Amino acid sequence: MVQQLEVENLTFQHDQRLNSKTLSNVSFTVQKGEWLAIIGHNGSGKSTLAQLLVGLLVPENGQISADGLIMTEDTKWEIRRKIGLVFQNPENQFIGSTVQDDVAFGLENLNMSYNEMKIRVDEALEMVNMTRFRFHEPTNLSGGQMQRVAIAGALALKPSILLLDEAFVMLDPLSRKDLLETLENLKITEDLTIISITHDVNETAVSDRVLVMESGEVVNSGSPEEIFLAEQAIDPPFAEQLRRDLMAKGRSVPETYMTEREMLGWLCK
Ligand SMILES: Nc1ncnc2c1ncn2[C@@H]1O[C@H](COP(=O)(O)OP(=O)(O)OP(=O)(O)O)[C@@H](O)[C@H]1O
Repeated sequence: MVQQLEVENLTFQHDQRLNSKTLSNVSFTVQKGEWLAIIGHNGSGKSTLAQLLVGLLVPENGQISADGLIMTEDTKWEIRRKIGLVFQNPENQFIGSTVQDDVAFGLENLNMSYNEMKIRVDEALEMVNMTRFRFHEPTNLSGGQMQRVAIAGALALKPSILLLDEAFVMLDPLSRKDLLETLENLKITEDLTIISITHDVNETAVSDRVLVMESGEVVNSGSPEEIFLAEQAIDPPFAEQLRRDLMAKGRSVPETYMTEREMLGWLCK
């Protein structure tokens, strides 16, 4: 397996007057093509971690490397190009007057030919199913469509990693579900590595591995199944909750954790 991101003993403090660190000795790795979900209560340090990963903040201690490149003042721009960051408010990220201008924006500083740029924009719009909106004004789109365009803008830069910081929080449940399916497909077809910072159980459930943060530390990590079983404070996804409810009612249900697909298959049988 190829190690795409390596975070070692990351320590950071926003406010030097405070005794406790915002992040203490955070370490983890992400493999190529893996989907890592980072969860934790408000204020546990998830967004601070995201800002460190793209070099917007500088750690007090510790090291970040992406594709084997260690983050320093000199390499941070190169690393930032490897990590496509999408935030929660897509409308704050729009610059272009049409969807395609917006997706092309990040490419304009890369000294790329018009043809290459056009190919990248076409591919990125196709990946998020937004080709038919290419001449629309981004601000007239729905929340889900805006977030798709923001993701296309990040994908056009061909990042090694897509980093989503609460990127679905403003979306309605249907748009969330649609976009999650799109990302699940892209992970497979493009071997895309995804890191998603989230409070959403469904987003957590589709990941390969979950990191749980508390007061600036990583306190647990494991498969979604392990984490939903171990962390009682976290509500499990719908299918697993249904399995537990049926079991509590004395129904004969499978004894192991079930994903939505597994539950559907079992119910159909
Ligand atoms: N710019 C800042 N200056 C000072 N303190 C900050 C700053 N940004 C965040 N903090 C503090 O650092 C801690 C971690 O915040 P952070 O936003 O990283 O947590 P989070 O897990 O992303 O929370 P949420 O889920 O609410 O987004 C919090 O106590 C927060 O108040």
